[in-house]
Amino acid sequence: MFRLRFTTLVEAPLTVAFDVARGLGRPWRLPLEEVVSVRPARDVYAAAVGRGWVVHSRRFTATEAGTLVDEQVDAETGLPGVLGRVVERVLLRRRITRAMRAHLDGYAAVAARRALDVVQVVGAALVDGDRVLVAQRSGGPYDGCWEFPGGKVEPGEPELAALVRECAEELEVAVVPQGFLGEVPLDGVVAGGAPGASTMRVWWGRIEQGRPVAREHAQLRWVGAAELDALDWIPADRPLLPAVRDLLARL
Ligand SMILES: Nc1nc2c([nH]c(=O)n2[C@H]2C[C@H](O)[C@@H](COP(=O)(O)OP(=O)(O)OP(=O)(O)O)O2)c(=O)[nH]1
Repeated sequence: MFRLRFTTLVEAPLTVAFDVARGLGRPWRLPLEEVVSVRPARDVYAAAVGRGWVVHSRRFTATEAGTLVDEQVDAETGLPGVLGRVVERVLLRRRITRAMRAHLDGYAAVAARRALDVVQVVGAALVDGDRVLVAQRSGGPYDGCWEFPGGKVEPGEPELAALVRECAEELEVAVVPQGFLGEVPLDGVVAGGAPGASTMRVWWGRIEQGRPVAREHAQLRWVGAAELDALDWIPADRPLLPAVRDLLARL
């Protein structure tokens, strides 16, 4: 048995990185069967070849710079002794590595292009001491739900510029982003795109100037880690709460 690992950083949200990877398929002709697929976090494909087998697994992780795609190919020739080792070293390892490298460059470029067509949402977890600012939506499908201030990134706008702009528009404050907290898929339609195509990326930040005013929300609240769970959040936001709690405990 041998194992090969490849990592690629893709300038695309999780959902786009995942969907493009699946759309392109695998970089070799041998068809693999899907074993498990958890959009947009991971998938595993496998095939049996004579007495050997191959398993290809991918993990998609949100990072500050984009989606990190971590791929692993495990394979077993099923051939005995020296013959098995020669086939493994001379044929399979080299061929798979070459095919993967060629495939991953093209994949990263396609995903980055496709990302330009998907409207992204950016959210701010604004922190003061051991509390974070939460905002209650007013109107629309999530009326009354709590969320992170923020909104849609305009075409061509850098993500953090959108974060600063949205906080100025919605809260009348100047904020300074401090660090990336996480990314979650949004189920619904964002800006007329395909359902589930967009994600929200949340950064934590501090208010540099001004006191937050609810210009677009029903109300704003500063809450501590222990109060986060009890709020009626937009469901998509809940997976981000552990990261917010960790942050508040760290500061
Ligand atoms: N701001 C924000 N939006 C969220 C959160 N969670 C979540 O699912 N969303 C969704 C709701 C909306 O479909 C989308 C954000 O759109 P928005 O309407 O707030 O964006 P915007 O400020 O640019 O709005 P608009 O002026 O274009 O109406 O993301 C969250 O925590 N904060």
